[in-house]
Amino acid sequence: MNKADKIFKETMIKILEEGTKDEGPRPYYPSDNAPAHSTFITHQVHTYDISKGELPIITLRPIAIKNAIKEILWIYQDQTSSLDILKNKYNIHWWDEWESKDRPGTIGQRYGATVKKHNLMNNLLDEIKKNPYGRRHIMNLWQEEDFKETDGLKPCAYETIWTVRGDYLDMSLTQRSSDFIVAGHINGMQYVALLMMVARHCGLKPGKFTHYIINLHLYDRHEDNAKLMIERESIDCEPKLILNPEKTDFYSFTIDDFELVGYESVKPQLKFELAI
Ligand SMILES: Nc1nc(=O)c2c([nH]1)NC[C@@H]1CN(c3ccc(C(=O)N[C@@H](CCC(=O)O)C(=O)O)cc3)CN21
Ligand SMILES: O=c1ccn([C@H]2C[C@H](O)[C@@H](COP(=O)(O)O)O2)c(=O)[nH]1
Repeated sequence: MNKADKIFKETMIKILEEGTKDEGPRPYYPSDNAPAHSTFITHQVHTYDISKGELPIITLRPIAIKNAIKEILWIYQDQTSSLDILKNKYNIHWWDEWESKDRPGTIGQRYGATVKKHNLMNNLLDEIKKNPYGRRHIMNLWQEEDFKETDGLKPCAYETIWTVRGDYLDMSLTQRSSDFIVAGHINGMQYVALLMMVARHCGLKPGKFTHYIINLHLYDRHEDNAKLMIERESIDCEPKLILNPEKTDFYSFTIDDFELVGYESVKPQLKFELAI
């Protein structure tokens, strides 16, 4: 069984058997305004060695890889939180429910807007090139002053730490909150794509990717899908994410420079009512 499928099944079993149920949750289900309760486990660590062909992608249902990577380009290349750009340039609609009231047409002073305001991406690229063995290569979207500027969902995947190890670039992602069955592998794969782009820009190879998840949860209306996915048989395949070898500049990569080959997934796709 592929590593991600094994981790996924073990994680879901752990939640169902030993998870803690929350009380008074913030999110709700839009269909009937009922509170969206979840069961969670804490401090989960998943490491994938990208240089050995490991990837955080499951075969137990299709994962929207292209949209996942487009979202990361929106945040770190476009450096904007504009929903119009997300929709018109990338045809992604999954952030629409989180439009800011203070700054309509955006998700507020968050994510890409934070990257731009603090020049996080350029600083990171410059610092890795200038001082590869520095131990301070951190990109942090958790900026309290930005939270005061506007309303908006606070970033979930909020911090990356980058380490050069010989020819390799390792990266860890800290995520405070993960709707793992919906977005766990969208988040994992999009940050692997970011690692590949940064590594290429800096003349390095992608090494290890570690995903630290502080609160990993399963919403109550997704429990049947979780049980179904535990029962599904994993497909034996070796997916590879390929980045166009001819490009090196971080800002030159587009979605067409990524190709996922050898990926197969169990159908049919499952539907999830999203907790807003
Ligand atoms: N409850 C919740 N879960 C999330 O994953 C999430 C939020 N809220 N709020 C903000 C963003 C929006 N994200 C989302 C929202 C929807 C999908 C989604 O609908 N995924 C579908 C299909 C995607 C597609 O085909 O493009 C899926 O099956 O994974 C994914 C990520 C991630 N984030
Ligand atoms: O990239 C993302 C963005 C959001 N999520 C999920 C995690 C939670 O279920 C909600 C956010 O709710 P909070 O109450 O702010 O934790 O969105 C995700 O998994 N990945």
